[in-house]
Formats: sequence, structure tokens, C-alpha cells
Amino acid sequence: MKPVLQVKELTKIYKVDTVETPALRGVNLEIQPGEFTALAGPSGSGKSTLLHLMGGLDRPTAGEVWLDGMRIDGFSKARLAHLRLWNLGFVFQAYNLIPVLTALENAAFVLELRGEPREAREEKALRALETLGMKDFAHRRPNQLSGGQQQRVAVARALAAQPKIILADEPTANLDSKTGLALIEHLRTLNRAQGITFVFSTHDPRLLERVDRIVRLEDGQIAA
Ligand SMILES: Nc1ncnc2c1ncn2[C@@H]1O[C@H](COP(=O)(O)OP(=O)(O)OP(=O)(O)O)[C@@H](O)[C@H]1O
Repeated sequence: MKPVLQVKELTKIYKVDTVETPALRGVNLEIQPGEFTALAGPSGSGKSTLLHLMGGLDRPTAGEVWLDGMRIDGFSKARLAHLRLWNLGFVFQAYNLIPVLTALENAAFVLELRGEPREAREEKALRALETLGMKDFAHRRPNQLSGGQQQRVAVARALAAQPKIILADEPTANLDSKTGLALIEHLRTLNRAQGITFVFSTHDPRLLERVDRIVRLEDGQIAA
């Protein structure tokens, strides 16, 4: 099968003033369609950096990123933004829910950016909320929801847009382990039922027991 996502000799060196931090050192990774992959590894090993580069949120220092047979690492900012909007779903801490919008409006947000008419986007958003058991909370704002419920709305937002791939950076961070496990089970079900490819990072060893494939990073490299 052709990988849906692939990185080749991926290198990222962050520069702050004159200090250089190598975050990724020549990573090679292939993600096949429908895979459910966890990125594991200690803090600072490069998990978030890898997710950012795979999602076209940042550019590598060297190496290649391929999405669906397209090499995207040299794309312009505008082209990357377009690509993200139409092809990828993100569940990242930094892209959390918009506080003034309801769960429904948050879940419909990506579709609004795509210019879908209100009725169509609300229907899709509501269906995604329902899938995650959040239909009854559709009209609440984030501050009226628990942390776990907010994470589920963030997943619903990614899901409503029906992307092929969802990238999630510690989707269960800040959740107690029971809620975290329940969320991962949800993602797993969506993965199986809808064939969505998931790549997510986690620190939680209990979550790692639930996935097919674990990619371990150590000091910016894939551990043997
Ligand atoms: N924007 C940045 N500027 C400078 N250095 C950075 C930046 N982002 C990450 N780094 C550094 O790059 C390395 C890898 O960081 P990264 O966030 O990818 O690790 P991580 O495995 O996701 O860690 P954690 O599990 O703690 O989130 C670390 O040394 C980090 O300090």
C-alpha cells in the first residue's frame, strides 16, 4: 500500500538567538492508510515537532514530508493552510476550543472556514458531537464543560470535517486516566469504523497498551 503520510530523513533544528536545538535528527517514518499509531518517548524527544512537521504547521530544516503522494515541505504558507484546511484534522493543545463559541459552533468551525452553508455544517457538527456522546452538550460553551468533554468537542471538530488523517498532540493530557482511556477507545472506534488514519503522541503507558503500533522517539531519532 502507498503510505498516506511519509517523512524522509526529517531534520529540525530550532534556532533561538545563537542557540541551536536539534529536535529531529533524520527521522524516517511511513504511515499507512487506516493506521492507528502512537508516538511515544520522553519529554523533549521530538514528538510534537514531528506532528507539527507532518501536519504542515512548520517547515523542516532538512528532509522531506509527503502527504498523499505530494511533497509538501516546500509548499508556501498559503498552500499549506489550504492543505491543512481540506486534508487534515488537528487535536492540538495550542488549537483549543474558542471560548465564545458553543460546542456546536466549535465543532462546525472548520466547515465554516471552508465556506459551507450553516445548515450543512451544523448537521455535520451535530453528527460528530453525537458520535462522541456530546450531542446533549451542543449548546454549552467550553467553560461549561469538563476537561474530558472539551477534548471530545475538539475531536468532534476534527471529525466533522471528515479528514483522512487526524493528528493529535497528547489528546489525553489533563484528563484522568479513565477519561483518557475512554477517549482513546472512541478514537479507536472511529479509526475502525471510518478508516481515519490517526497519529497521536502520548506519555501514558496505559494508552500505549491499546494501540497497534508504537513509534518511539529518543533524542530526535526513532529508537530501535
Ligand atoms: N519553538 C521552539 N523553539 C526552540 N526549541 C524548541 C521549540 N519547540 C521545541 N523545542 C525543543 O525541541 C526539542 C523537542 O521538543 P518537542 O516539543 O518536539 O518534544 P516532545 O517529545 O513533544 O516533548 P513533550 O513530551 O514534553 O511535549 C526540545 O528540546 C525542545 O526544547
